[in-house]
This record gives sequence, C-alpha cells and structure tokens, in this order.
Amino acid sequence: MAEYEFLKGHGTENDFVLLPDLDGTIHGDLSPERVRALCDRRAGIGGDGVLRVLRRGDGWFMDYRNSDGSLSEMCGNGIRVFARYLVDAGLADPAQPIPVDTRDGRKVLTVDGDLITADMGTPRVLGESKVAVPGHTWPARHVDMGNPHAVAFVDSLDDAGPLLDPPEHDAATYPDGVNVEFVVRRGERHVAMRVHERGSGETRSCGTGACAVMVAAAVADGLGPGSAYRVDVPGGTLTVTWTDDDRVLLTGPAVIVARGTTSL
Ligand SMILES: N[C@@H](CCC[C@H](N)C(=O)O)C(=O)O
Repeated sequence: MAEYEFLKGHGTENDFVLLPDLDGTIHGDLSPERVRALCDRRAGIGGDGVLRVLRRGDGWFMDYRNSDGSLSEMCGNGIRVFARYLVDAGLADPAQPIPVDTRDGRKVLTVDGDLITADMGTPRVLGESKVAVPGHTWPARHVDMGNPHAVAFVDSLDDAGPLLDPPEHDAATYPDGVNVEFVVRRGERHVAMRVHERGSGETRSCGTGACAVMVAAAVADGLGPGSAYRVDVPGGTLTVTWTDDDRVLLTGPAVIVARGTTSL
C-alpha cells in the first residue's frame, strides 16, 4: 500500500491535514472520499479540512477542501498554515512576502515570528437576510470574503446552541451554502464569535469568518477602511485590519504540530 507524506497544522485551532504534492503527481484527483477519510477524527488523521500544497509557476497553489470533501474558494486560517509549512520546509523565505494562489485568486502572506498575516483582499458587503437555529432567528449581514458568510449579532454565543446542523439560511441568497458567524461585543473594536462552517460544521476558528465579522462590526459601528478589531474565537485570538485602501488583513498564529506518513 502506498504511503504518503502528511503534516498536521492549525491556526487558532482551525486544523488541517497538509498534503505536499509539489509537482501534482502524488495525489491525482483528490476525491471527496479520501478527504473525508483523512479528516475523520477517529479513523483518520482528523481536521477541519485538507490543504494540498502544489507548486504553480514560480509560486504556490493552495488546493483547499472542507472535511466533507467539498471545495471552497478560500480559507484564511488554512492559507496561514500553508505559509507556515512553506517556511518550515525551507520552500519560502520568511523575510519576503509569500504569494499563494487560491480559487479566489492570489493572496500574499507575511511572516512576523509566530504570527502570519494574510492579505485577504477587498471585502464585499452585501445585503441582509436571516439565519436561524432552533428557538432563535436573527438578521444576518451578507459579507463575501471570496467565500460566503452570514454574520449575525447575538445577545449570547450560547444562543446559537450546539450547532450540530447547519443554521437555516436563505437559499436564494446563498445557493452554494454559507458559513454562519454568531457574534457578541466584548469591548471597543473587540468582538467574539462562534462559527458553523459550510462543509466542516462548527469549528474553533474561521479566518475568512473573522474577516467577515470584523467588516460587519465596523460597518455597524459606522466605521470602515482604516480600522482594526480583535476577534476572539473559541481557539484563540485573531486581529483583523481593514486598511485605508480597502483590503482586509488577517493576522494570527499558525503552527505545524505533526508530520508523518499515511496510506489513507
Ligand atoms: N476555515 C476557513 C474557511 C474554510 C472554507 C469554508 N468552510 C467554506 O466552505 O467557505 C477559514 O479559515 O477561512
């Protein structure tokens, strides 16, 4: 049985299985079944998603899959873990910006010791719809960070309940599903969130989600580009900066915690 190299890493406990496949010859067509097997927390390695590391031209491509095997355009924590892998493996110089292509286009990462910042590009602040869990319904702001988000401000993070199932949402607004964030205020420019991710369920952090939350909070506060928020997630703390030139920067820790081989 063939054995393949893997690594395991996380960004604020949003965890991933990394599959180095630099020239694209190892993993072929990474099937949803294999992704589910790798992400299985009992029979597999366990993770919220898979990051396949591909070389593309003179740069890199992050082939991201949710734990249910579905594709997403972008993963903000995943791309920071991806950059950590490149640096640890000697494939990228931490003193230089690191460009990584994704299904949402090129992102550029910068490394500052334990912290990695991803330039996530320009957010799209769209309309409002509703999200619901049993017993609660909230208005939710649609923010597109390359992938879709619905941001709901709630009285207590407990109100979201166990989040075992995807929250109800407007299928016309989100024909491909949605990542739903529940947010409370913690202080000035400081919020806390829980998230139910499309394709992965409740996770302990979501980078694109933290960016969507920051943007929704800033808009609600009458702010916009030129502001920064602390965003607490169950797995740690992220900093999101909305720059004067309308780009969103996501900063936080990203670590590789294990490496080995697998036949999965
Ligand atoms: N955890 C990620 C987002 C992963 C993709 C998402 N579940 C989707 O389907 O859009 C992040 O850190 O951004």
